[in-house]
Amino acid sequence: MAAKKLCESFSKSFIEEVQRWGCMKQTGVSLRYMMEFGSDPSHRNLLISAQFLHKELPIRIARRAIELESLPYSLSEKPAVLKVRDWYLDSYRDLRSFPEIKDTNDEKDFTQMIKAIKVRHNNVVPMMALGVQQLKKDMDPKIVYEDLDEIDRFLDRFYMSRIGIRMLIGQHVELHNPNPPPHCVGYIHTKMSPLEVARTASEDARAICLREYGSAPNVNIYGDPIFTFPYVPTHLHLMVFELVKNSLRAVQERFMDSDKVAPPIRIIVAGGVEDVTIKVSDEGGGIPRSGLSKIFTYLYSTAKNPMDEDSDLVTANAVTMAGYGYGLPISRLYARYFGGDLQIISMEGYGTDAYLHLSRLGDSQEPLS
Ligand SMILES: Nc1ncnc2c1ncn2[C@@H]1O[C@H](COP(=O)(O)OP(=O)(O)OP(=O)(O)O)[C@@H](O)[C@H]1O
Repeated sequence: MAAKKLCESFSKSFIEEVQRWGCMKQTGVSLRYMMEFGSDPSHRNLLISAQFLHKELPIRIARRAIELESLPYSLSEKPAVLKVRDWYLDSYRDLRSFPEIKDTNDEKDFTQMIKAIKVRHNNVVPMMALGVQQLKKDMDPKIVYEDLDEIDRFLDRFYMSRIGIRMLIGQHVELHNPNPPPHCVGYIHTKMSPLEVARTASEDARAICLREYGSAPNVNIYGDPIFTFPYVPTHLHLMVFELVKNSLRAVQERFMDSDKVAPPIRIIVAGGVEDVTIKVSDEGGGIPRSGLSKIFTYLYSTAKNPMDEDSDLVTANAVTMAGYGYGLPISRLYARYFGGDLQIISMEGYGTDAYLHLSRLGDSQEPLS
C-alpha cells in the first residue's frame, strides 16, 4: 500500500502523542562521556543506558518524523520521503510500546529491538536522496528557487540526528560484545591511529578508482605513526574515504589524457592540543569559486547521478566514484558531530585542499536541533 499523509494513516491520538514527544528536550552526550560510561559495561550500566535510550530515542525520532511532514516544495509528499517517515513512525511505535525496563532480561529484549530499528533505517540516506531526486525532476529549471537552502538545512539536521541515533544505538549494542577488540569501547577506539585509518581509507578509495578508471594516483601520507587519540574509526574512515575519492577523481580526470604522470595526493596528519587536523591535498585543478558555495549542498554534484528513480536500491547502494553529491555535506556532519569541522580551500587551475578538523578533547556535546 502506498504511504499516505500522516493524518490519513494514523489515529489522531497517535499523531498528538508523536507531536508531544517531538517537542520534548533532547539530551546530548559527548564522546568522552560515552567512552567513560562504556568502559564499565556492567549489568547496572547497561540497564541505565537502556533506560536512557528508552526515553531519548522516541524523542529524537518523533522530532524527525514531524519535520518530514512539513518540507518545502512538497518534498514531504514524494513517495520515497513518505516511506522514510513511515520507518520513523514504526520505530517510534516500537519504542513507545516497549514496557518499562526493569531488569537484565528486559534490557536484553530492548537491545534486540533497537538493533532491529537500526537495520530498518539502513537505507534512509539513499531513500531520501531518491526523494530529493524526485523533487529535482519535478522542478521547473527556469524558476529560481530561493529556498533550496531550506532543504539543505533540513537535510543537515536530519542526517545529523541520524548519525546521533545510530551512534547511541550502536554504542549500546556493542557494549554487549563479550570480546571487544583491544582498546575499543563500543564504537570508540581509545587509541585510534589517524594515520592508520587514513591509510586504509585511502586504499579503499584507490581500489574504487582503479576499478572505475583502470589506474589510480598514489596517495602519500605524512605524520607521526605512533600518535593516537580516542575517536570512532568508522566515522574517520568514512570522511577520509570521501575526501580521497574526490581528490582521486579530480586528479584522474585532469591527467587521464595527459602524458604527464598524475601527481600524488598528499595527506598530512597533525596532532595539536585541541584538534587533530587531517589535510588532503590534490592537484586536480580545484573548484571554480562560483561553484564553491554549492559543494556542501545535497542538490549538487558534477558527476552523473548513479541512482535513477527506476533503479533499485541495491544497485544504488553500490559504491561508485561520485554521484550523489552527498560526500562532502555528510562528511562535514560526521566531523561536526563530535565537535570538529571540514573546510575546503580551492585554487582553481591547480588543486584543492580539504582540512578535516577533529576535536581531540572529546568533550563537545552532540549538536542537537
Ligand atoms: N578535490 C576536489 N577537486 C575538484 N572538485 C571537487 C573536489 N572535491 C569535491 N569537488 C566537487 O564538489 C562536488 C561535490 O562533492 P561531493 O563529494 O559532495 O559529491 P560527489 O563526489 O559528486 O558525489 P558523492 O556523493 O559520491 O561523494 C563534486 O561533484 C566535485 O564537483
